[in-house]
Amino acid sequence: MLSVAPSLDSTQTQQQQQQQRTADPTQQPNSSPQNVHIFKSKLPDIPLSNHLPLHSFCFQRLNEISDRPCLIVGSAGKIYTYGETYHASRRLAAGMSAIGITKGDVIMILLQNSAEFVFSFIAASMIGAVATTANPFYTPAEIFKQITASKAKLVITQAMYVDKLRDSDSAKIGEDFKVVTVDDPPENCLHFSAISEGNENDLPEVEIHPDDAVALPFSSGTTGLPKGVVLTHRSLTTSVAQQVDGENPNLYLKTEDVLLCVLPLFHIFSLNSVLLCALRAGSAVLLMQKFDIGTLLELIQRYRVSVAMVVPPLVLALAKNPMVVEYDLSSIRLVLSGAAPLGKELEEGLRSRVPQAVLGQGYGMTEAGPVLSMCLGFAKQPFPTKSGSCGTVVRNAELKVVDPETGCSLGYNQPGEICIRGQQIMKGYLNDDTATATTIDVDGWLHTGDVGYVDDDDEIFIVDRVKELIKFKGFQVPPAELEALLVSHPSIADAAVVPQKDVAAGEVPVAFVVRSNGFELTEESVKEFIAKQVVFYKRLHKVYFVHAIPKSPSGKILRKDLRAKLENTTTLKP
Ligand SMILES: CC(C)(COP(=O)(O)OP(=O)(O)OC[C@H]1O[C@@H](n2cnc3c(N)ncnc32)[C@H](O)[C@@H]1OP(=O)(O)O)[C@@H](O)C(=O)NCCC(=O)NCCSC(=O)/C=C/c1ccc(O)cc1
Repeated sequence: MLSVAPSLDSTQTQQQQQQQRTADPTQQPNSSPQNVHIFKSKLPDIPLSNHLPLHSFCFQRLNEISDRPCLIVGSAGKIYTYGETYHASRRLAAGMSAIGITKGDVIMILLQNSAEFVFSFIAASMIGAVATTANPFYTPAEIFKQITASKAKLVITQAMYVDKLRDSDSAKIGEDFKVVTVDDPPENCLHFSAISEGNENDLPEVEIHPDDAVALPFSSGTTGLPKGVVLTHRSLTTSVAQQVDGENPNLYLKTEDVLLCVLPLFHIFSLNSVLLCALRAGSAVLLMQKFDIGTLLELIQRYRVSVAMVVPPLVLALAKNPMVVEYDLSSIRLVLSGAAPLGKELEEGLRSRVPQAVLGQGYGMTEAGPVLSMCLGFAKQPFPTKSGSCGTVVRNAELKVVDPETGCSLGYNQPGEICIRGQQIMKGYLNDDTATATTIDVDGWLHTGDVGYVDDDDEIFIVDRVKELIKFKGFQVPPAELEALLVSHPSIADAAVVPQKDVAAGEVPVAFVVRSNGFELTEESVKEFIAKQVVFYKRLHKVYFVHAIPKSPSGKILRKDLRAKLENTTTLKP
């Protein structure tokens, strides 16, 4: 394998990496360019302002919109204008710099949706630092894996999560990283005000290259354990421009729009398609810390939310919950569902609740920057679209569909693995050459592990998955992580984890377990063993005891066989 994975101090350009990949004669493309069927957007390519650092790109129209609402903190009723958001971020950037954060350093944002989350992310960009975002519900072990891999020097969090940051030999508060809390700081931690009141005049001048990293979300990709996904200023400015820029933007957002931000900003869907797109377009963002249907409906009505980015479990709540009819949802003009497939029945259910709104899907993957395709019904001059499609490939990008066995490029209506190429995709996995080279091929195509086809109207339909990943309510559950924990149990000889379909969550993880000779082991004890070590959405929902895990001659778990067993679960006894 070639060494193409970036480290954070790398200043390599994508072009240089590309040259490195193609320099290896063993890494030849599968099909010659003339045989490749490339799908493009129906919208023309546009000039991209992707030479700008992310924060400059997002606040490019600041002078025009300085007094417009930017962040609405739902729980507190507090509103920050664009001017206030920009200057709060600059003061914070100066404060971060004053405590020693410099260009290329990583800060971890371990927060739920809040104004402080937004200020921290933008401030990091302003000083050329990199934000790695994490779910505050992670267990200490999960958080430390990310702190250690990213070498985070600062963690911004809430006091209630600080205990999770105390017990590790790999990194220690005060020695390896500092902790700032947005509320009363426990021992050894600083209060947010210690860095949020910096002097803007002291903000260091940093030269930011478009190929410098700015965000470092973690994702398991198509296989294996979670890895740092290096997203650069160029990746994110390109991705946002592909969505909201141009005379006929694919996702038309107006300054009067209010975007619902209930999906967690620590995942790239909300961070990119809600926050960054809204900032670029000058729209307002309604921040909600936690999903609760009553509060959600009340806030939509109060702030006249016009654009809602959702995942299928939220569509389920909006379509089915009886409380919905008691609220005025007439302000909603657009609903974008993503992160997991949206069934037709659910879509119809939602349509009856918000008949005035355009409903459609987007398709994203953290590594792809993240948006691959988006419903063209959201465009300023919309196109007709079909239910069940996850949109058309975004502009300024190329999409192809390949036969997973042969790698040959396929034409219209032929299902195969979806691949994407463009300046928006990740630079690579942090310090992981092998994983990078198996995900981004020698021609710069990112292989998604999703199987789908493009129909005659250029709409994309996802039909299956060749990757291992399980998606619980749109959250990633990497089977390899649970399998590693299972086999660490003294009474377990072997194990495999696969998805099982579930009405509410889409999919839930279930395990096939081989007991070690002679050991007693119950389903409950296995579930409990895992539950203690992982965040809530990675918990096992079922354990099936078997004599052996089906494997290929090379030792790969035959997941398809296990998934097939689950299709008739009545024959399986836990
Ligand atoms: C809002 C959801 C849909 C439902 O939340 P929930 O009802 O609270 O259910 P959970 O299962 O998440 O929470 C479980 C428990 O945690 C609790 N909880 C929960 N948040 C709290 C709290 N802030 N405080 C305290 N307790 C709490 C919650 O109450 C609950 O407790 P309990 O009732 O006792 O089980 C939540 O699952 C959710 O945010 N899912 C989406 C995850 C997500 O953003 N994934 C994106 C990955 S990236 C990607 O795929 C990109 C795609 C993409 C596609 C298109 C694009 O354009 C761009 C990108």
